[in-house]
Amino acid sequence: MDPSCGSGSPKPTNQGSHASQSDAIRSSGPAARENGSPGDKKRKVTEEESSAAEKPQPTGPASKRKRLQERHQARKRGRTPPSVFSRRNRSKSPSNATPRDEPSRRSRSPLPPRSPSPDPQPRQRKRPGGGARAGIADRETLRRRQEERERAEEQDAMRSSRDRGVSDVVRQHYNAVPERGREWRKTESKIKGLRSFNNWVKSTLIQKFSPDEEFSARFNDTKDWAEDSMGPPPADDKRLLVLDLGCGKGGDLGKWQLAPQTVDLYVGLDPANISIEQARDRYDAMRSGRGQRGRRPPQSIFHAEFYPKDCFGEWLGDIRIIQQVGIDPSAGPGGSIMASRWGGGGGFDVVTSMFAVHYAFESEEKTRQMLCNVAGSLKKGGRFIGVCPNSDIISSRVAAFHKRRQEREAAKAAEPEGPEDGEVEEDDRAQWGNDIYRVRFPGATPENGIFRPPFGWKYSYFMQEAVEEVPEYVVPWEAFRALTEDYNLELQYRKPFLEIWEDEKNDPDLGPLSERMGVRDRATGALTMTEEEKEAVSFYHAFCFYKV
Ligand SMILES: C[S@@+](CC[C@H](N)C(=O)[O-])C[C@H]1O[C@@H](n2cnc3c(N)ncnc32)[C@H](O)[C@@H]1O
Repeated sequence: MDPSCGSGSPKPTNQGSHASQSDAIRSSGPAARENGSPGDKKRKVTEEESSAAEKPQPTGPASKRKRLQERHQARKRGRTPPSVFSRRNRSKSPSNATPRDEPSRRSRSPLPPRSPSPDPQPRQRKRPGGGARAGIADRETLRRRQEERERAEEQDAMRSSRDRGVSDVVRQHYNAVPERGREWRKTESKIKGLRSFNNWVKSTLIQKFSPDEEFSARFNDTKDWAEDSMGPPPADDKRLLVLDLGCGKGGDLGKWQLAPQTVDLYVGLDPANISIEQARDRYDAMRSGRGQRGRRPPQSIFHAEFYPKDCFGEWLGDIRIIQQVGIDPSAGPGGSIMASRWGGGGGFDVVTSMFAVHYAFESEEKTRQMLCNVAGSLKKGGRFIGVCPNSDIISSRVAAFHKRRQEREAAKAAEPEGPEDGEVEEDDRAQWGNDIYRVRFPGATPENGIFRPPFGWKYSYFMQEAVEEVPEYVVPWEAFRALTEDYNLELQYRKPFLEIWEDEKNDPDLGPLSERMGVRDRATGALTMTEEEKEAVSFYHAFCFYKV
């Protein structure tokens, strides 16, 4: 774990009840408990993995406006300063200095920044022929070097992952999950309704929260941009730089290809090295059009890089592409006020972590490392989006479990003869679920369902076809939210999965998308999930934080 990260004294917080929650977090040491004790771009949306079987429908400005207004309702933010990496660097910073002149604590690459795009604009050739050949040779050399670099970095990352003791069980589990292919997932899977629904929720988050403020302002009739006399946003697209923590097998690549604001760079990290290889293969297939059922490859696809990495146990600043985009090691408590005033150092527009942040809650140290990586890599105004288990559900299930147990015990104590010989004591470890999913705490849990201190509350999670008894950790929501404040991350949105459905199912874009993805029956309009699948998805919620 990087010592620079999350160090220093915590900033004071003035959040009322949250302050006490923050205090609770800070006073807790790392969990030492075992076993569960403590330009009017048309918006394109389509089904899973951007297979884009059907052309997206033209979108109505009213729905875009609704979504984008929701994003920006909380407050008006300052303009996002440029990253060191993207085209927007050419604009002036708020100080009117070029980014180069700004005081910056960003880690720098020893080499000059390069474009994330694999095919930079060709230079004007003096003579046709020779220059072209030289260009091809140069590209070939560049490509070879890039591959060598990626291999070396991958080996480094794998070595350090091993050395630092990543949760091997989790890594091995995800490495072992077979990649069965899209067709199987859509037809054979017993949980295809649930799979489609989860994918729709992730697409919805990407559609709602990935665009930046300028892009969103184009669909927003408040014309915020007019107030600072900068004029309307330029017609040319500013493209997004996206970092995915726990990208798995690359299942969200297609969703990013269809993000409303075009993606320029996608960096996918995950400690499961086999998953990373599969993600890379998937990206190559998307680029070449392989496995796209006879469809042509997309005319342009973002540049993507994938590395094995424990994103919650390690600092991300040693990955070259992340250095190049920009990552600020001072993010977090005690971080530089100047760095935060000038934009907070990072260069990514969006950090995403889908179904993964619960692995960070093994300890306070890992949770802080995760937040340091997130906040350090985001630029000011950047978005942190994700989905994870909802602690409200876990708390109420655990509290209900203890209530039932106490009632049983009271009834037994009231029996005149006491328990009969051979009567087995009931298991006092909280668990629940159904045929397709199960949550099981291996140790004691708090009777009131409140998890304090908030780290290290291990449970095992099983999901048919997907997750076999993997250890996960409760993410006590209020503690998480309080902690994010130390990292200048402000909560913008949080919703349980089934509420997202209720809110968005009639959206003119997201509604039809749900039909194309097989989430809603076209004839009846009902969800295609069984009651058991619905119960399983209600375990999760989605969130979006802004870097301020
Ligand atoms: C349920 S999968 C989700 C994969 C992908 N985000 C998706 O939504 O399809 C959880 C992922 O979290 C990853 N993960 C576990 N521990 C992690 C860590 N310390 N850093 C980053 N990713 C981690 C796992 O390897 C796995 O790929």
